Amino acid sequence: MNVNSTVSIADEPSDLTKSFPIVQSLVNKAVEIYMGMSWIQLITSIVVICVTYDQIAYQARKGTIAGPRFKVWPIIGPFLESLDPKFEEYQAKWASGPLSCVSIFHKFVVIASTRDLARKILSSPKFVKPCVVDVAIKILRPSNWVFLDGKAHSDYRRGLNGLFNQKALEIYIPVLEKNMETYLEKFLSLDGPREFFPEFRELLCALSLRTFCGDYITEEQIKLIADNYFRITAALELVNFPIIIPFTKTWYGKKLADETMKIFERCAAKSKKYINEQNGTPACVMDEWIHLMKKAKEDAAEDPDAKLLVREFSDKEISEVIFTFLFASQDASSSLACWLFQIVADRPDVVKKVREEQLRVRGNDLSKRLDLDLINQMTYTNNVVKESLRYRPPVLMVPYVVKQSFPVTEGYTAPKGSMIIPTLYPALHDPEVYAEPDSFIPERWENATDDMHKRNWLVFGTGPHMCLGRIYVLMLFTGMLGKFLLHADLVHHKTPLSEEIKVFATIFPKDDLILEWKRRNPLEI
Ligand code: HEM
Repeated sequence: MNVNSTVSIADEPSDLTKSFPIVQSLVNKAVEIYMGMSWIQLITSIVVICVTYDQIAYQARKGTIAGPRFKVWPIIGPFLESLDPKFEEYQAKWASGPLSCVSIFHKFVVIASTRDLARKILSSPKFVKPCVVDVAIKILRPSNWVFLDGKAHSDYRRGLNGLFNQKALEIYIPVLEKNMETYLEKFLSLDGPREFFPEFRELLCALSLRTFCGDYITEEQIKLIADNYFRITAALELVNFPIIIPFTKTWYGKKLADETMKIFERCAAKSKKYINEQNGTPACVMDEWIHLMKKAKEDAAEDPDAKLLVREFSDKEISEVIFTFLFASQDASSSLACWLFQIVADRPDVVKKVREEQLRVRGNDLSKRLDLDLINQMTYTNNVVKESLRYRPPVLMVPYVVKQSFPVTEGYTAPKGSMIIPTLYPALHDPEVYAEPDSFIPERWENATDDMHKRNWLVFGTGPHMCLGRIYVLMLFTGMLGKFLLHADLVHHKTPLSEEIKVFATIFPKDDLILEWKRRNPLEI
């Protein structure tokens, strides 16, 4: 079939072709070739032009950094591999150079694998901002605060900081402890070994939801969200189809996210009633936020500078923010739980030291309830949690997007629009700072240097987007590890996959952690 019947590009010479006869003759030549083509020839030429452009663009953006010489799979790049990411492939990439790259479809991705480059990127808000997958805007909604950047982001975030400082955390501890006890009893009553990956996901979902929404959320609603949450994670994975098609991962993710936010909206309305109308005392994150808003409004009358939080947040806005807390916490906290309990189950020496400390700080009084003061005395238990986060950091990498050409090193400038990914794992396994980085040694934190604590411990990121929940995480897990180890002996049923790392947004043991819980006398060491 010929295509010449539809074309008349060169019939009317434009200003450009009139002024430059050479352009006119080139256009004429191109049209002549085009008109003589069959459909097959036309399609083949378009494909060849696209593939060539894609390869040339890749070479130009790659510059001198490590990465495949050519895009082995034209256009799509390693798209299929990235649908099922492998930890070993990530490691190979990090080892290939301080900066390396891949290109998937039109997206050019730069990976930074040294601690100094990771810190530089995370602390350069002028050049970069967190990268969210295209579908996240639809799932989390465009109005969500996580899409704010620069001053708008830092102003908003200042308003949220008060929800996770020490004073606020003190409020959440009784709620957390009550729920820890419920789950401890459940684990102790289970018959024989079983996979704990799903158990820990449910536990962490329940703890987060009770902390965020208190008693406004029902058991059934918690169960519903916990059962379905993995679909939201799957929908928000880094590589996913950007359009929501019915009955696909993203469609289920959006549907469940909407249902979850509706539940949070109703909780926010109840919390407002309790704090504003009944003058209630805050018992969860929502209460505390509404209480801070109320206080800010009262203070603003005397202090015109008390601008923070004066704005009234609607139930819908509150529900969207709480959803981002759940989204940020659920996978990372479940990952920490899996590794932490797997590791201690295999290390009787660590368990013994934790139990000794637990009895000492409680003065052998088992009726003593958790509070911030008690948790702050659990230095060794806290070091076990810190070491677990270093040894198996839940978040391996944090994707950012380049807002304007970013001179990352003297020799390389990341192009605007590319994705840039600072990696956290290599910094946390840097042998210059952590001797024997692949061994689990909680004692290393007893005489920790600033390099260990600050420069390299990038578990929670750094810079303006550093994790909002970091103090909460350390407090929660220190309290929970101590309590669980006092009352339970953990038996890890090891498999050849126990030490292997599965990547599902965060990281988990590949065999999903097979554990058995046995009741013990807490006063025995
Ligand atoms: C083990 C558990 C957790 C880990 C390892 C973790 C890690 C991280 C990391 C690496 C970031 C990105 C930081 C950056 O871009 O520099 C982050 C951001 C964030 N995290 Fe966490 N996180 C955890 C739990 C939590 C919890 C429990 C909450 C909430 C209550 C939370 C709330 C957030 C929020 C809101 C952000 C975004 C902050 C912003 O953009 O300003 N995280 N987290």
